[in-house]
Amino acid sequence: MATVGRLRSSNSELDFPNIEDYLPIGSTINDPAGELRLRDLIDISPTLTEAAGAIVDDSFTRCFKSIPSEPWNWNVYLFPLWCLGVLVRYLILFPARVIVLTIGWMIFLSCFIPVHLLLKANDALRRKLERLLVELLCCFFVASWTGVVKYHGPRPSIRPKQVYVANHTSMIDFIILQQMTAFAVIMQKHPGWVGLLQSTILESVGCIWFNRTEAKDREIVAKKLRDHVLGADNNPLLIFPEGTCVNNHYTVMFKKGAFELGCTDCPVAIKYNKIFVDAFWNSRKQSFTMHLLQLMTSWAVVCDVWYLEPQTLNPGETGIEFAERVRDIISVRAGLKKVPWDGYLKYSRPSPKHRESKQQSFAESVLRRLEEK
Ligand SMILES: CCCCCCCCCCCCCCCC(=O)SCCNC(=O)CCNC(=O)[C@H](O)C(C)(C)COP(=O)(O)OP(=O)(O)OC[C@H]1O[C@@H](n2cnc3c(N)ncnc32)[C@H](O)[C@@H]1OP(=O)(O)O
Ligand SMILES: O=P(O)(O)OC[C@H](O)CO
Repeated sequence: MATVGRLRSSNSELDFPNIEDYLPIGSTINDPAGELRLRDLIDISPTLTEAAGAIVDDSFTRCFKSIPSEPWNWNVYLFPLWCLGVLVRYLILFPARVIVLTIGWMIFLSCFIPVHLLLKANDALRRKLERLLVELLCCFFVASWTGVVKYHGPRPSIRPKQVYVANHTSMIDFIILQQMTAFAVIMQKHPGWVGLLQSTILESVGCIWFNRTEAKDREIVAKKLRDHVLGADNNPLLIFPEGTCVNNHYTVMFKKGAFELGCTDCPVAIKYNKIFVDAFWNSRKQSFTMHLLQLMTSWAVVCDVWYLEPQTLNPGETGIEFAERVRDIISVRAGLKKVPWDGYLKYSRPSPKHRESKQQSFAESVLRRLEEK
């Protein structure tokens, strides 16, 4: 058996040994087979298996794919019925819904602007009225897609040191929850009309927006969260700890931020029924405006919302374990499959930490085999 050569002095600029440094003196990695050589010891099959697994069963990508429903208009009498439905949805329902939404905006703006400008001296009353107006506007939005929302469990109330956490499928989750309670929501900043609403109306109900790909922004948000939960009169905080929209078949990793605030976490499970339309917002394929138009031209948006039993950190439990326990509760209630991925990976290359841990485990397996031989 070939003896493993003593580690030669490192030749890399970074002072890490190269694989060649483990070879017997005078041999190279390309030496022909015969005697047992280093390359015989490097079994890459686990790595290959993992790579092939990622291609065959990529559970990360599957979380963010719209899953089309079965077509039902495939025969001679169903097809005309479907055509009739298209005409009704686009020519009757859609214009009626545009009118409803326009009326909603008119009522909202004609009340919100005076309340915001004229009640500066009476902060408590102004905040209360603004809260009610935002809830009202959200009711108009829900009506504009004929939302059929069933709420289960006790309605959220304003209590200090409480955080609501929900699974996330579309920005309409925000509207559906907001029509019952004006939450202060942690949100990604958007461009266009959504961004304008975020920095005006939504900021006035305590919503906190940031850019999730900026570490500095995340740091500031983490501090704002801690301050917010201490304020007794602040609107209840709502966080979508997945940090991105998932297709309502899976839940991805819950970021620990919401679970390290020393608060009670109130889980909210949201499950959409895809009978008329898929409510998943695939932001890579569609703008939010197009998403809303799609909902407004469907028959209805049907969904269930469960306000579940509040949870507190168990003795000895870490933030990550707490996050995982709450994710379990939500996933079970909404019938969603848990996958371990970090949703932010949608927007970034794998972190150096993740890459290095993979390199480390591969290097360790090689060294283990070298020592066994
Ligand atoms: C008026 C009506 C009009 C209506 C009509 C218009 C609609 C108007 C639009 C509204 C819009 C609403 C929709 C809002 C919905 C969003 O916008 S969702 C997107 C934004 N929200 C979020 O991202 C919330 C989730 N994120 C968090 O909770 C983050 O923790 C915070 C709070 C941002 C803080 O971030 P942070 O300080 O970086 O800390 P954290 O993320 O916990 O991570 C630290 C480290 O721990 C690791 N880590 C975290 N958790 C875990 C874990 N569980 N296991 C292992 N490692 C972990 C992280 O990976 C990270 O590692 P490194 O990357 O440093 O290596
Ligand atoms: O699905 P994403 O990652 O584009 O996230 C959408 C919003 O920013 C969160 O609601």
